[in-house]
Amino acid sequence: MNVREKLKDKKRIVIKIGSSSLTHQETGRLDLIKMEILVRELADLHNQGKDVIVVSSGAIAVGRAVMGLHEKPTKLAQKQACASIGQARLMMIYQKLFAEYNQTAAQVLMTKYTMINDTTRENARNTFNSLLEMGAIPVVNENDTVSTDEIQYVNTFGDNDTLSALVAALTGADMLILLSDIDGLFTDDPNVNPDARFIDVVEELDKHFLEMGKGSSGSSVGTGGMATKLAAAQIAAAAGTDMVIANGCDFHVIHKIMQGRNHGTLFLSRDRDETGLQEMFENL
Ligand SMILES: Nc1ncnc2c1ncn2[C@@H]1O[C@H](COP(=O)(O)OP(=O)(O)O)[C@@H](O)[C@H]1O
Ligand SMILES: N[C@@H](CCC(=O)OP(=O)(O)O)C(=O)O
Repeated sequence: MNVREKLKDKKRIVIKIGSSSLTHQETGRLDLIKMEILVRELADLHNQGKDVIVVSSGAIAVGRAVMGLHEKPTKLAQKQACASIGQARLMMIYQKLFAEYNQTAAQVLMTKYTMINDTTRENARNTFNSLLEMGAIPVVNENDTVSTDEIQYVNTFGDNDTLSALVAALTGADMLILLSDIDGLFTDDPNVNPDARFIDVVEELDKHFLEMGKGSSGSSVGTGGMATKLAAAQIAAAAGTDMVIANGCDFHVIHKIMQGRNHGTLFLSRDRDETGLQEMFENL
C-alpha cells in the first residue's frame, strides 16, 4: 500500500479551511455553494465513522463583508469587531447546513493561552473528546474578539494554520488537511515565480523545504501564507499527524484525498513525540 492509500485508514481528521477558500473573491461574502459542498463532504466523512474537526477561518472576512468594509481592517478594534460579527454568521450557516445532514456543529473558540496553560489545555482536550464521543463536529476558530498581543494572557496564534496543527496535536488526530488557494507546496510561490515546481510528497521537512515558504500570503483575505503552513507541518510531524496541503477551490478534493488519490502535497509524520509536544505547548 503506498503512502497515499494509507490515508484511507485515518480515524481522526482535522480539516482547516482558509478564508480565501470560503469567500467570493470579488465581494468577500461567503460562497454558499462551496459551503454546502464542504459540509456534505465533512458530514460524509463523519458517516464513515471518522472523527471530524473543522478549523474554519473566515470570521474577519465575513464580518467585513457584512459591514460593507471594502478594505482589510488594520485597526485592532475594527478587526475584532468584524470577527465578532463574522463568527456568529459563520457558525449560524455551519449549524444550518450540518443540520440538513442530521449532524450537530459545535463551536470551539481558542486563544493561545488555552494551549499554553496545562489546565486549560487539558480542559480543551477533554472538551474535544466529549464532543467527538457525542458525535458532534467541532468547528474551531481563534477567539479573535479577545485574542490579541495587546492583552496579557490571551495572545493570538496569529493564524489558523498553526491553530489547526495544535488542535491536531492536542486531540491526537492522525490526519490534518490544510485547504488553501493553491495546489500545495511549490519550490517557490507560483503566483510570483512561474518556474516554481509542485512538490508531491515531503518525507522529511528540513530546512530545504522550510525555505520555500518565504513568500507572503497570496490573497486579500488570507493571513497565513505558506510559511505558517510549513510551521503547521512541523507541529503535525512531531504529533504523528500526516498532513496534506491542497487546493480548496473544489471541496470535493476532501474525499479524494481520503480515498488515497493524488491531490495536494503530502507531509509524512514521525512517531508522536509526547515530550517534545509538551515542551512546544509550554513555549508557544
Ligand atoms: N512555496 C510556496 N508554495 C505555494 N504557495 C506559496 C509558496 N510561497 C508563498 N505562497 C503563497 O501562499 C498562498 C497561500 O496562503 P494564504 O494566502 O494565507 O491562503 P490561506 O490562508 O487561505 O491558505 C498562496 O496563494 C501563494 O501565493
Ligand atoms: N481567525 C481568523 C483567520 C486567521 C487566518 O488564519 O486566516 P486564513 O489565512 O484565511 O486561514 C478569521 O477567522 O478571520
